[in-house]
Amino acid sequence: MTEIAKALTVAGTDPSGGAGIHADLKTFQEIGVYGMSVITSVVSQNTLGVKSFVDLELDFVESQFDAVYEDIPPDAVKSGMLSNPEVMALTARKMKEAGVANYVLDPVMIASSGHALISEDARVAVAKELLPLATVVTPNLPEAEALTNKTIKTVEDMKEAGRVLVEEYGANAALIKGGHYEGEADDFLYDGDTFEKFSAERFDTKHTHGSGCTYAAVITAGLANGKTLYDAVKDGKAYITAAISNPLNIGKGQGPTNHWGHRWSEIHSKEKA
Ligand SMILES: Nc1ncnc2c1ncn2[C@@H]1O[C@H](COP(=O)(O)OP(=O)(O)OP(=O)(O)O)[C@@H](O)[C@H]1O
Ligand SMILES: Cc1ncc(COP(=O)(O)O)c(N)n1
Repeated sequence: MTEIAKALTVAGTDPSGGAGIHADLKTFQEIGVYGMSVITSVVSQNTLGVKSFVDLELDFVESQFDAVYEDIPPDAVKSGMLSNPEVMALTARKMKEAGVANYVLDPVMIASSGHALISEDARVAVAKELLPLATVVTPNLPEAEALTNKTIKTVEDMKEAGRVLVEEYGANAALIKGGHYEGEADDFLYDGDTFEKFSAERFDTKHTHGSGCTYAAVITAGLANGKTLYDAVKDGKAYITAAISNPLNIGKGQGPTNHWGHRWSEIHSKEKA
């Protein structure tokens, strides 16, 4: 019988299907990993922005964790939108109880539309509770600035943020994403030892809603499949670049990335046949 790797996402929802839980499950499926979810917040949002969100009660979030773990323990876990310090502390406790070995921490703070998805005091909780548990933390530039309290203007600043997240806050590794930078779309992975650069051409598109979620989901799926962190990030970068460079052009605002992007030409050649 085929053994299939299993991955869990702990995050908020996106009814328009581009970010959060929806992006993660689509991505797990594309990579061939069995996807599961613990929903922390139900968010009313679309490609135009976030309207509002409701945080689920902590007991209920915990019950979802328990439902997953008593039945199908995942090989890797990703967390995205954890909107308050209490749900962060709960997630940290559940990770420790389960002895999670592969944990991708996407420190979601502000949606690309500009809406805050976590409270101010939650930033401190990310640093204190979650970073020491992370196999890798994947901040974009504003998140890296918020976590480290340092302004990031240069590549050297990006690297310094990676150093702080690993050496001062205790993450095993940090991937500082350059989507909000200028020039090429370059990301830097620091593992406490060396920096690796993952580079791609920057495409002129507004359709990047959920790109951070999708990228981190590929990394999670890779770790679930037993890949090294370097290889999981390399696959993630290739997948997100294909998802951004083959836009679906849907939605009235900042559209979703294309989760089939990595096999878009295959899909179209089948359509033509
Ligand atoms: N226009 C673009 N062209 C190519 N790659 C891009 C572009 N924008 C972002 N990326 C890449 O997409 C990935 C996600 O990066 P980004 O820094 O935008 O994360 P994020 O802000 O968390 O994403 P989001 O908030 O949109 O979900 C990174 O690998 C980044 O380099
Ligand atoms: C539930 C949830 N999680 C994460 C994001 C960030 O994605 P983006 O910055 O592309 O809006 C989001 N909008 N919604």
